[in-house]
Amino acid sequence: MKVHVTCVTNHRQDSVARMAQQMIADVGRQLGYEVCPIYTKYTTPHQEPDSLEELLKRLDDLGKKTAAGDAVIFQFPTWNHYTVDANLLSWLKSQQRRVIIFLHDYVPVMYKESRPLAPQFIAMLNQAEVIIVPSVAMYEVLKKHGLTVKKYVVQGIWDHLTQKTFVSPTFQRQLHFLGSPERFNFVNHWQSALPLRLYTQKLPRPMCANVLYEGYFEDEVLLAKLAEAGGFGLVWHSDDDLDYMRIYSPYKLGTYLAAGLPIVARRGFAQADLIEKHGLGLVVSSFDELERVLETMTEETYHKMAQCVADYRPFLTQPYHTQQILSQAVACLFS
Ligand SMILES: O=c1ccn([C@@H]2O[C@H](COP(=O)(O)OP(=O)(O)O)[C@@H](O)[C@H]2O)c(=O)[nH]1
Repeated sequence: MKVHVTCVTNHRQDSVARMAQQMIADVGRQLGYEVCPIYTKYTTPHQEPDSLEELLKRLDDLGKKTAAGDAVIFQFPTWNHYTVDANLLSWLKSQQRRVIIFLHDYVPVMYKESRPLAPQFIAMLNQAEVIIVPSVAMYEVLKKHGLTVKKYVVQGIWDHLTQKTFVSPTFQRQLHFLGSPERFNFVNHWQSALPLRLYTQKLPRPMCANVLYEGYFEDEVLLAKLAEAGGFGLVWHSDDDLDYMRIYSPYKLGTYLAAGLPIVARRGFAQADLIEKHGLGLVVSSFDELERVLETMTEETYHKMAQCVADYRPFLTQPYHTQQILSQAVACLFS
């Protein structure tokens, strides 16, 4: 039995799905897995599905790479039209591949307009023997939506692999935010007196006072910039997006920690316990509360947090955690 791991191709350079899938594929390769590229047009779930011809070509690729009895870790979603994923997964199942789904995002909770698609997404996930989920809370939501897969592995935090090391960050009463205001729209209503340094492709319109647009940087430059600037890495969701915040694992959490920055997260966030348990930053309910906490915070308190981040950092800048998740999921096939 061989193990394969799928990986999207053709995504834009700044696609976080591409970065995350590539990282998983690279770690899979280190474990001796074969990487199985999946061509994608980088559509949203609501755009037109592929033609039959395009779909058959993808099935042909999968068919040539994998054989009956092989395990296929399918990184999901591929961000093709969802019917492409549905067809690929049912084909894999019908051809006796042993399917493990690595769930990165659950579209029916991520996007309000996709809520009615829950039955279709659950039907796809039910093709798996094992599912890798970002959190136990996500597994519980999936079960409520009809998931019947019993074997699951919890990912928790995303690794952010890097060889770079940085000097300890300085205490600054400022926040860094990685992400698009279109997706995280609290940025468009920023009223806090705290400076929010924003890293994204498009200049936000309108630009609120205290939002400082930094631009978009490739990974190593970004990590160095964050480390040099000091302050905190922000994980935040708008009030209408809290359901997703409670269950998913944001890629940015690993990015901030890899840069050595302590975190500010909104209470209720899926990884809040981890932040509190390891002293990696602050978990607060509002920006007012944050302002009050920062007003009286001493350099010493900040440096203690930064030291906790430095102690935790090797766990996610090296591939052990991802190796463990992947190996555990494969082992589950035989448990
Ligand atoms: O200038 C930038 C801004 C963002 N990012 C990447 O984009 C991720 C955040 O992406 P997104 O907000 O889509 O995802 P989430 O963190 O919610 O999973 C970060 O972790 C970075 O890896 C980057 O490489 N350069």
